[in-house]
Amino acid sequence: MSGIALQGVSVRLGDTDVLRDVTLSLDARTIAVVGENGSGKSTLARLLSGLVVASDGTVRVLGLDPVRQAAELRRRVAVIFSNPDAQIVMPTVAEDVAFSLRTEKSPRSEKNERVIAALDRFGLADLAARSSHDLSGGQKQLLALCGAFVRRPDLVVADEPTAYLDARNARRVADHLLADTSHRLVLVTHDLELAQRCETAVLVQDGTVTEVGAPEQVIATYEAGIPW
Ligand SMILES: Nc1ncnc2c1ncn2[C@@H]1O[C@H](COP(=O)(O)OP(=O)(O)OP(=O)(O)O)[C@@H](O)[C@H]1O
Repeated sequence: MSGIALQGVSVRLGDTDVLRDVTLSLDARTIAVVGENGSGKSTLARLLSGLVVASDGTVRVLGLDPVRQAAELRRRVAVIFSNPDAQIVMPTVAEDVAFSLRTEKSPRSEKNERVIAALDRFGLADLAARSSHDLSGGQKQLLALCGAFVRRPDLVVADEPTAYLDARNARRVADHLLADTSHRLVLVTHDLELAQRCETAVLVQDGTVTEVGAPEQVIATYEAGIPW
């Protein structure tokens, strides 16, 4: 399965080139994206998820063209954002996870089994009947992960998924994302310790990718450029 290939990609939003001339070929299973505020990391994550479209260049994610094969991309790529409230759509925890399977054609009994297994895996089984909006922030983010993983994605794009979480929940979310070898991961993060746990890192500076490589090397370059 091929990973991510960008050739001369720019993304123009309004009258700004938010990403400029990005060329990347990534085949690692876990990829951290680091860089300063406003450098373009979230835009890169949204590009890979098909949520923004390149104004120039060629994009392939898992070998797919995000524009011409948008439905297939949506089926195979799950997206997780930092704000768990924005990701909850259904009134109860179990219904919210089941909602992620609404477009799948498998039998209802199989879907129910998958929902139960996913709730169990993320420690949410006891909360299945609870109002999803009454969960704590950490529980909500685990619910968002549960909804993403129940679909068995080939790629998870996570944009600062631990930003609002306390240390324990941040660790739980990170462990789930990194430990599951059934999918690839693109992880946008300001947590450089977490970035170190990925196989490869990408440095985004001022709208373009300036370095790709081993996380310790990329982070060293990033930190050397910060005027502390
Ligand atoms: N819809 C938009 N229209 C115009 N400019 C935008 C739009 N969305 C983002 N930008 C600009 O693009 C730049 C990159 O934004 P982006 O959110 O990708 O950065 P980031 O690296 O994820 O930042 P942070 O670390 O603060 O989340 C910023 O200057 C932002 O203001």
